[in-house]
Amino acid sequence: MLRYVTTNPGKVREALQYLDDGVEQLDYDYTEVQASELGPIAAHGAREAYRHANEPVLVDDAGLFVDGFDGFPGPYSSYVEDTLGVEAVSRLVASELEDPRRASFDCVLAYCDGAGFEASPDPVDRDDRTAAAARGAEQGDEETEALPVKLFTGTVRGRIVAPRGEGGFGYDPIFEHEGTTFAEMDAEAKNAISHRGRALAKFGEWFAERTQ
Ligand SMILES: O=c1nc[nH]c2c1ncn2[C@H]1C[C@H](O)[C@@H](COP(=O)(O)OP(=O)(O)OP(=O)(O)O)O1
Repeated sequence: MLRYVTTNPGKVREALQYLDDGVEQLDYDYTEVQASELGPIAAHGAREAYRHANEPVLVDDAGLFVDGFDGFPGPYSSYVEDTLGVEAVSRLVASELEDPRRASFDCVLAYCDGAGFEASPDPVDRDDRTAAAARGAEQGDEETEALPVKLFTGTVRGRIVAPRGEGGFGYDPIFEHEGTTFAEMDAEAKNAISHRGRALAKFGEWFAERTQ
């Protein structure tokens, strides 16, 4: 049984469209190491979640990266959603940046099942200091650190706008792609173009071959 590791029901709804049978949510809050990119966070999370579950796991780490803010809130998107809130992010972007207020949604899926496969190279953080901190967090368990992890990434470009739409979750109401916000799309339309949908499609292809 593959476990989709997240505490976020919005992510699960989208993932289940791709990974129907034999997937169940594992509501496990893995340690999010501090890093300026999603890769190291997801890889660390997948190793930790696999150790916890003892079953194949898929960790989903995602974030909103605003071009004009040098990628903020990025890996801190969840924290910023909980503290500032998405409407305040939209207002902040509108007051500080000229139109078009370009941004990306990025998603990194990290798969770990404890077995050997051609793993992705360990993700390196641009900022050595935070990479060192990430390594530090893993220290003391070399076996966990050595577990192979496979990464799948997806990204989508868009613009930050005033909130529109009722669907989706998180930053969906303020992220517009080709004239429509993610919150104005149904899950299927969003999956067809979203960061998560693209990463899930890549994972699904690889996983189907692996389990044939
Ligand atoms: O498609 C999306 N549509 C809207 N917002 C999104 C999306 N994808 C990620 N996001 C936001 C939600 C959260 O503020 C942050 C992810 O944070 P992230 O740490 O990956 O997930 P989380 O804390 O919600 O749950 P968990 O870590 O248990 O999977 O970016």
